[in-house]
Parts: sequence; structure tokens; C-alpha cells
Amino acid sequence: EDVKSLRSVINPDISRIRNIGIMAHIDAGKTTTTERMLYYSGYTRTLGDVDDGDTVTDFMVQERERGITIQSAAVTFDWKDYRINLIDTPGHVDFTVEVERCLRVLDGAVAVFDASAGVEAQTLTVWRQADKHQIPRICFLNKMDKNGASFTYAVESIKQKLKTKPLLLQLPIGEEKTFRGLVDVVTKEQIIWKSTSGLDDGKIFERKPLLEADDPNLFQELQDTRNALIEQVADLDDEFAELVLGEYSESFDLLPADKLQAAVRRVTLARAAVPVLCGSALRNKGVQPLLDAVAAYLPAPSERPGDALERMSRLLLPFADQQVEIPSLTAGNIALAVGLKQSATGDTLVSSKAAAAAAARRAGRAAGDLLLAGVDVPEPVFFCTMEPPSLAEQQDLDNALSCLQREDPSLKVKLDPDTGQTVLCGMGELHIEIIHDRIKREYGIDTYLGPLQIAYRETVLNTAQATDTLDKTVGEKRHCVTVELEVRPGHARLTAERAATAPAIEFAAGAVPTELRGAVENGIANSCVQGPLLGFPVQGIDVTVQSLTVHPDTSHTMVSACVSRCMQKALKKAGIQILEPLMNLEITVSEDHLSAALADLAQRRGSVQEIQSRQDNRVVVAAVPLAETMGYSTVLRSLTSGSATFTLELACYQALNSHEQRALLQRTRGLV
Ligand SMILES: Nc1nc2c(ncn2[C@@H]2O[C@H](COP(=O)(O)OP(=O)(O)OP(=O)(O)O)[C@@H](O)[C@H]2O)c(=O)[nH]1
Repeated sequence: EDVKSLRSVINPDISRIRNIGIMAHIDAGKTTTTERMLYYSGYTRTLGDVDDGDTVTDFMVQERERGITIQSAAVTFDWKDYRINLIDTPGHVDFTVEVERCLRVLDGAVAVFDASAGVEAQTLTVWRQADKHQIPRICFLNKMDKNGASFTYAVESIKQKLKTKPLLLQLPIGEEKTFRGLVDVVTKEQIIWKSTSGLDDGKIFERKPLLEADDPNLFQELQDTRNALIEQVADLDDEFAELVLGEYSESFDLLPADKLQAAVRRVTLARAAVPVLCGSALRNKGVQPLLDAVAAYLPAPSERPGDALERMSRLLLPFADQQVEIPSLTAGNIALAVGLKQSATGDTLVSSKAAAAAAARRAGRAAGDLLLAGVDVPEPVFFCTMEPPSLAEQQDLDNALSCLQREDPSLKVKLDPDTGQTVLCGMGELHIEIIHDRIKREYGIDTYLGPLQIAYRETVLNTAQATDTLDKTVGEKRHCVTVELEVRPGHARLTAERAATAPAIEFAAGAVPTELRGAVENGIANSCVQGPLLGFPVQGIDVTVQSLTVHPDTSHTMVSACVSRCMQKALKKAGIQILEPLMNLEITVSEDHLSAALADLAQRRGSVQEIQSRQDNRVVVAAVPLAETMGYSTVLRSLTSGSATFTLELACYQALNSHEQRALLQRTRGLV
């Protein structure tokens, strides 16, 4: 147990790491904010004070004497389940090179502002540098307690001067001298810091729902801000827009905080907008929610686009199960690399970008072409749920699965959106069993596996037309779309290569302007992710968009949402046909066991295509539905006294007959 927890302390899962910088105009309060972070995370036991010259990060004599930051200092601490590596960067213009040097290695940043000053000259400079390095950011409006502090003014200046979209995730309770707490716009809670007698270190605060009776004006302000936030995020994120327009279009009030939080995260990572929080570091208010926001909204190193930097701790030459450590290796050899944190199977490692570029030049190719071919990952055909023995071990299980996935790209892990359960998708029974076993042996978690289920597909039986209109005023814009479309069966039989292909889309002459085609195609693709009958992906359909009328102010997101809803209607009308995976089966069996194997195959809805002779053996080439292959290896072994071997691979998807489809529906509903 100890070793396991130690491992997660020394080596936290990459999804729980935040490498962030803290940047600002001089004197906005970076160092004070950092000190508070260190204190609340338990890293320091006393509150350092810039004005007294005893902070942790300003350790140069000159820094302590002048109360300013010159060199970037890095500190590491843990906040809740997250490892935060934080770099305090200098705010003074003279040290911008130092800032630039830090930004190159950061994944996210907190920009600290003096709420009485808004955006200042140096903030603009660092903001541009962060833009250049494509770094997602959070804004912290500090000094809310100060004379002249104004939340509205500071937000307005962020909007105007930084030309960015602020997402108001908090509202201050009180301003200047009366500043005492925050409203969390996402969760609709109020957070009030308690001034306990004696120690006023801000460790104790109360979080509870903000009710209308508490403060009718503030409550109204919260409602307005939250609705505006939801509309703003919906405009920037398609997935969220669909949720808002669908389930919650009547009342944003019911929209769960976690859905909003997830969408804010996506928008932040895409750098389409910037979350804004506020507080007073000096008065010890607002820093804990800021830390929560760092964990919630800034990216893990693995979520940053582009090439990743890896450090390998050792290089080993394998001799079966023994290894010899070697200092270096030249091209053309095979070795084991130890300590890679982000690389997954299929990646190409180079010693440096420059080396890769030079090698590409020598080979007369573009640097991108130097990549080794990735691995082709077949579509998983089986899935099942996996549960840890207790909720406390869910985190360990998630870590284990993410490690295993890096090694094995054919393992896919999803979260069931309805039940919240972890779902494993794999290539077969044995594949999933081995994963189960490895999680037990290598990670010490004895998980519970749900029944193995087959990844079916859905397609349409008939041709159907539908029309739909979406008319909604969000913010100041009226979004109005009307679409008319038709779906038809594409190909009755789908080969494995076609399994993952999108629907074939046609636009009636003049129906859809070129600039809207992408939005329409997105809407169609989204509607095919979950079919209307059992929620399996829809494939093998043709779609014709017959007409599209769009009001000039309408966002592309709304166009996609309307098309998607219309598609769902048309799919339902057209009638759904379930498709099942059909496998190519090759059995090698001795002559005397051939008839037993064939008789068994007939019972499994198998169809024999060919029987070849290979020395003393016979090779049966057949096709059999995946659903009939459960436990096949055991049965075949006993039928043939262990003499037969077989291989299975996905051939295509084929339609279930109506009797089988009815039985499947009953089974599925019985399970629910
Ligand atoms: N009123 C008020 N003053 C603050 C607050 N936070 C910091 N200060 C004061 O502002 C001054 C600057 O704070 P620092 O934390 O050194 O600011 P900095 O951004 O790190 O400054 P440089 O390192 O020089 O860039 C100090 O006198 C702090 O006491 C706050 O929340 N409210």
C-alpha cells in the first residue's frame, strides 16, 4: 500500500500535473498570491510577506531588498489530487527575456491583475508572449480589497485591451473595504471567508448555495451572469451548444455545474476565452478557489498540442527477460527506453527537432515525412464495464488504464455518459481478460468486469425525409435555421474498411452556401455518433440536404445543432436496422475432427466458404457472427481434443434479421 501511494506521490499521473506560470504587471501581487498558494497547500507553515522581505520565491538578496521578482522561481506543491509546478515570473519590463524563457516550458498560466488598475502595460507584453506560445490562461483580479478596486472596470479592460473574451466564473461579494467573499457562478454557491478571532489566515471559509432570500440583488446578478456565461460558452463550443439547445433549452437553471465546467475547460484549452476569477491575496481571500480553477481549467502536459519533450532515464538492450543498460544507441537498433511519460505506441522519438530536420534534409524529405508509420488500430468489437472494488480506488484504476492504453492503442477506455461507469473497448474476450488480469497483478486493483457486450452498429432501413427549425435568441443575436433533408440506406453490406466511414453527404443544387457546408457536415456527423435505437454509431447511410435557410446572425454551432436534431428525426422515421460484426474465421483442424468442428460452426450461424488441405490438416475458411464466438476457444479445444487452432478477425458488419434484432432489443431492455 505504502509503495503504491509513494509511487503516486513521486510520480503523479500526467493528467494530474499542472505546469503553470504566474504572470503580471509589476506589483499586481504575483508573489503574494504565490505565497498564499504555498501556505494553503501546506507547503509553508507561515504566511510570507513581500513587504517584510521573507517570501519563499523571492530568494535573491536583491529581490528581498527591493520586494520585486527578478529571476523566475519554481516551486512544486500539491493541491487536492493535483501536482502543481508553478513558476513565478518577473513583472518588470527589464526581465522579459526571463518571462519568455519560462513561457516556452509552461502548459498554462495565471495572469494576475490589480483590480483597481485593470490591464497595465506589462500585462499586455506578457499576454502577447503567452499568445505567441499558445498558452491557455486564467485571469485573477487581485486586490479586490483595495481603494478604487472595481470588478466591472477590470473585466471591461480585459475585454478591450487584451481583445479576449472574459468568462465570469465568479462575482465579488462587496468591493474595496467591504470585500468579504465570492459567488461561484458555475455552482451557484457563495463563498464567505470567516474572520476567526486571532488568526485571520483565510484557511476557513464557508461554501453554501446562494439563495434569493440571502440577497435578492446579488441573486439576480448571479442568474444574469450565469445565463450570459452559458450563452457565451455555447457560442464557442459545439458540444455544449447541443446540450444547451436540447435538454436545457427551457431553463439554464437546471444545467449541471459539471457540464458547464467541462465546457469552460474545453473553451479555455482551445484559447477561445479566458476564465476570470477575483480575490485579495493580501487579505487571504479567493486563493483556494483560484487553485481549484488551475486544476479544473488549465491543461495537463499531455493536453498540449504539438510535439512533446521526453526525458528517458535509461536505455536497455533486451535479452529475453534480462536487460543490459547501455549509454547510447544508433539508428537501426532495437532497445528498451525507460521513463517515457507521454509517448504512446506508434510515436516516433527523435533526439531533437534540429536533428530530425537535419536527417530529413539528408534524406531529401520534409521533416514531417520522417515519422515512422503509426500503427493501424482496428476498431474494437467488444466492450464491457469495469468497476474498482471501492470508489476510493477509481483514481488508481484510471491511472492504470491510462498507462495500459499508452502501451496498447487497441484498448479504448470511455466513460458511459449515462451511468458514469468506466467502459473498456477491446479486440476480444482474451484481450479484455488480460487487461483485467494485468490491472490486478501490476497495479494491485481487483476490478469487477461487467458482461462482455458486442459493439453493434445502426443503419437505416428505408428512405425518410425530415425538416426542422431552430429559432433562438442567445445574448443579442437571433439564431434561426430551417433545414430539410433526406436519409437513405447506403450500402447493405459494409466492409471492415468502411466500418468507420462517415455518411455520404450530398447538397441539392444551390441549397447550401459553401461557408456553411462544414457546419452542416458537423451536424450530420454528430447525429451519427449515437444511433436512435440502442445508441450505437450509425453508418452506411447517404444524406441529401435539400434546403437550408439561415438568418444572417446565426452561428455555425446553431446550424450544426439544428441539422443534428433534424437528422435524429429522419433516422427515427427511416427505421433502424442493427448491424452486427461478422468475423472471418480460419480453423486448422485434423481430418478426424473436421466434421465435429463443422457441425458446431453450423450451430453458430457460421457459413463455410472454403475447406483447404494443408499437409495432414484441413483449413476451414468461414464467416461467423461475433456474437456466436463467445467461449469458442474452449469449445473448439474440447471438440478436437486440443488439436485445432483458429484465428478471428473483423470482416464486415451485416444486418441482423428481424427475429434476431427483436431478441437483442429485448435482452438490452431486460438489462436496463
Ligand atoms: N491591497 C492589496 N495589496 C496587495 C494585494 N496583494 C499584494 N498586495 C501588495 O502589493 C504589493 C506588490 O505585491 P507583490 O506580491 O510583490 O507583487 P508582484 O506582482 O510579485 O511584484 P513583482 O514581483 O515586483 O512583479 C505589495 O506591497 C503587496 O503587499 C491585495 O490583494 N490587496
